[in-house]
Amino acid sequence: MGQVGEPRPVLEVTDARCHVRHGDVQKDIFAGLSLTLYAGQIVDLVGPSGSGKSTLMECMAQLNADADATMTLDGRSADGFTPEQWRTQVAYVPQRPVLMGGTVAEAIRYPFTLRVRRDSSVRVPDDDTLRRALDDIGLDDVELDRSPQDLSVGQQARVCLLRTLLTGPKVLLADEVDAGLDPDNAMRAAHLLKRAADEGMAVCRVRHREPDGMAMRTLELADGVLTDVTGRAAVGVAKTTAASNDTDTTDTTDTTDTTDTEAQA
Ligand SMILES: Nc1ncnc2c1ncn2[C@@H]1O[C@H](COP(=O)(O)OP(=O)(O)OP(=O)(O)O)[C@@H](O)[C@H]1O
Repeated sequence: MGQVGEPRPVLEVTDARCHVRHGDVQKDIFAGLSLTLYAGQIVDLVGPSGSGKSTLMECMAQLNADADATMTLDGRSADGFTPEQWRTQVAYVPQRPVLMGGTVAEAIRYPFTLRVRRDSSVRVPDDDTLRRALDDIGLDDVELDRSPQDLSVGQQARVCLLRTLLTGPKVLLADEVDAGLDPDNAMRAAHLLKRAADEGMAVCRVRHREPDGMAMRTLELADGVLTDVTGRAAVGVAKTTAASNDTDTTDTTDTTDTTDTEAQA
């Protein structure tokens, strides 16, 4: 599905905030952040280590007890979902994922066994589907009956990404899923996400690698401020930080392939 006409907002986040306590001291990781993720778009979230990128993703997936935000999904308030229901649609793939089950096939099918998915219209993938999906992502040497614990970290990361994609969420939050991969396999993972976006998923990636041309927008989180830096390096001039701290832009110009936002973060 290409981008025809106005992009459709899927996840709208306003006033995202996270406060943590270190002993007696309360610290704001971030506060008052706003962003919108659109159907069919990949957005990259970049920024210095420790700036709060993973925490912001956890906040969007309602996974962090110290974080909160006002959110809507396809126009419906998050208040109308249980956290479990929310996470079937706003899925987070963490940096260090865990694969449950005795075999790779069981690990990928595990989410389908959860009570919250019992009424889901998404079908449990059969062996042929799993085989094709694994081959697609460069895991043709990984047998379905292999123990997931025997896989390398990079292989586990790709299996986790696949597992989540097969559940068909509306929003996928991928936290450095290509961090442990060589360039070829990082590109395979990127293509997998691009295909999901082309089919209408809203994808947000935390990345520390060079831009790979897949993202339509790049947001930078630094010093508690979220800034749209799409195309910044491409034009050779750093944009000034948005005073409103609101990155809800609908700029669909695909310039990220030449943008090295990481170098400027
Ligand atoms: N539960 C917590 N208690 C205290 N501090 C926390 C907690 N969770 C996160 N932090 C702090 O919040 C900050 C942001 O962490 P986060 O992992 O979100 O950063 P990041 O931008 O994703 O970093 P990286 O790029 O290295 O993965 C860090 O300083 C971290 O130590």
